Amino acid sequence: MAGSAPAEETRGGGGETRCRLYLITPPALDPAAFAETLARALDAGDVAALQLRLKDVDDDALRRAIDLLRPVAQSRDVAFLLNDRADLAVQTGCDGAHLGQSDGDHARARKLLGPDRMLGITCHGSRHLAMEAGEIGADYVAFGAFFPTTTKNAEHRAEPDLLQWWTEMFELPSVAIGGITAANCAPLVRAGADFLAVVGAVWNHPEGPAAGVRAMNAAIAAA
Ligand SMILES: Cc1ncc(COP(=O)(O)OP(=O)(O)O)c(N)n1
Ligand SMILES: Cc1ncsc1CCOP(=O)(O)O
Ligand SMILES: [Mg+2]
Repeated sequence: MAGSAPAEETRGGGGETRCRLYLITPPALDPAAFAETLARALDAGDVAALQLRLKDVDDDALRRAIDLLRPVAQSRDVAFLLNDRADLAVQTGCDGAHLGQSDGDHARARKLLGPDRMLGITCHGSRHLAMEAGEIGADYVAFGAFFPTTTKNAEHRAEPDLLQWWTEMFELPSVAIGGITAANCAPLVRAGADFLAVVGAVWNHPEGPAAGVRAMNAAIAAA
């Protein structure tokens, strides 16, 4: 997702889709300490994007986290997206924003972000929401949760055949999210997911985040 053309970047020479890892930060972090952890994780293998996802923090704390973490990602050609806040993403030089269905007016966010910043939209398990997201100019649609997760109280579920349908119907990249691990991701890769978004599989990996990135990339390659 580094750069501005995720669709082209994920297409291999033979028209095959190359699935890539999309990391989301842990729900709570100390930005200065986490910058080191993040650098080691991003240096461990291919990561297309990092989403900063911090809930219940004020704008000053968010800005501080962005200032410390954005350069770590961007200096490695990893797109840096902000959860929930298109306005702050623009003000702070993020590469884009990820918005859910309750995170404001998507068309307005699209305008605010302009053509050079990415907009990702949560579509749960819904074809209809995904087509709406495509119509307002989203850069990717996110489907999930595919598996049980303890990271978020995920009220919606999605099945791999949704990814397959989407991939066959549309060029717009899809992101799969929710409880994804190296052990369970193969059906999502085979169904055509362009990106796998993960939290726990990397940050809670028993051998540490770098091992988590390596394990996810190995599983994607083997799928
Ligand atoms: C890549 C990606 N997909 C889905 C989500 C979930 O977004 P949302 O529904 O707005 O829920 P919160 O993340 O805000 O709790 C996501 N963040 N990233
Ligand atoms: C943010 C979000 N949206 C749907 S599931 C989820 C959490 C993903 O985290 P994990 O990869 O640990 O299940
Ligand atoms: Mg949200």
